[in-house]
Amino acid sequence: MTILPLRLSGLSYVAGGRALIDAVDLAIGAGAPTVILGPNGAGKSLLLRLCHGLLAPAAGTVCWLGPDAQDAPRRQAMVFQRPVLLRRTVAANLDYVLTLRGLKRSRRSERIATLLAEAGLSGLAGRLAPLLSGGEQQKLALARAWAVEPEVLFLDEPTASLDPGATLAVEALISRIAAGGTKIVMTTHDMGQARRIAAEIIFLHRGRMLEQGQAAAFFAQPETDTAARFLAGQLI
Ligand SMILES: Nc1ncnc2c1ncn2[C@@H]1O[C@H](COP(=O)(O)OP(=O)(O)OP(=O)(O)O)[C@@H](O)[C@H]1O
Repeated sequence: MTILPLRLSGLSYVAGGRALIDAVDLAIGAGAPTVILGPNGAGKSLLLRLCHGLLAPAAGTVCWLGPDAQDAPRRQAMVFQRPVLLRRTVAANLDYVLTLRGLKRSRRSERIATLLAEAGLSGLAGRLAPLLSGGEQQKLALARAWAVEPEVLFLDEPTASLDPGATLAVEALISRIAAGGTKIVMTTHDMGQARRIAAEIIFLHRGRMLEQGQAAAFFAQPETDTAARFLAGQLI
């Protein structure tokens, strides 16, 4: 059973007298990753926060339409551009969320070992989380979100401040999480990353959704001039 699809209808968010998200209508279904793509300031983070219920819209609705919709709050998680970690060890960060979920101690140890191995962090279990590198911190944040087995995982520019090597390592972990059946909904302004990860693209510009479709079709033949110019590396 599922909480998906997620439907946004006439969704707007206003601040400082401006519609920063402007009448967005779209639906996100189960399956391979959906990437919200657009230039800096397009409204990608705001849209993701609205989807996750962290912001209240000025108009319109965010509705989970699946048969398990009433479970939506606890079946979704979000990871931010700058990971928010506890000042505890790597293992303790994972243990904390698993305890909150009510897992018994014996099951927690097993699950923590698996998560650390999947995230490539096994050697760092006893390290204090704030002392990890940026890439390691982001992998821990992803592993911690994954620990609660969300059906939908929202990722806001998860590699924005990472170097190319760390970026690829984080992308590999995102792909593993997606392969495990979690629906990834992720923002990026990085076309290369969108090409590597997305099955579906939502293209956002100045708070409006200009396109939604299969990634291969979007990159081969965008429907709007604005997207075509963005893909050509021009200022839009
Ligand atoms: N609370 C707010 N009040 C006023 N303006 C805001 C507020 N929050 C965001 N904005 C503005 O809304 C626009 C969209 O912001 P948002 O962070 O969603 O963009 P983004 O597409 O995620 O950009 P980036 O790729 O740079 O992270 C920006 O111009 C931002 O300055």
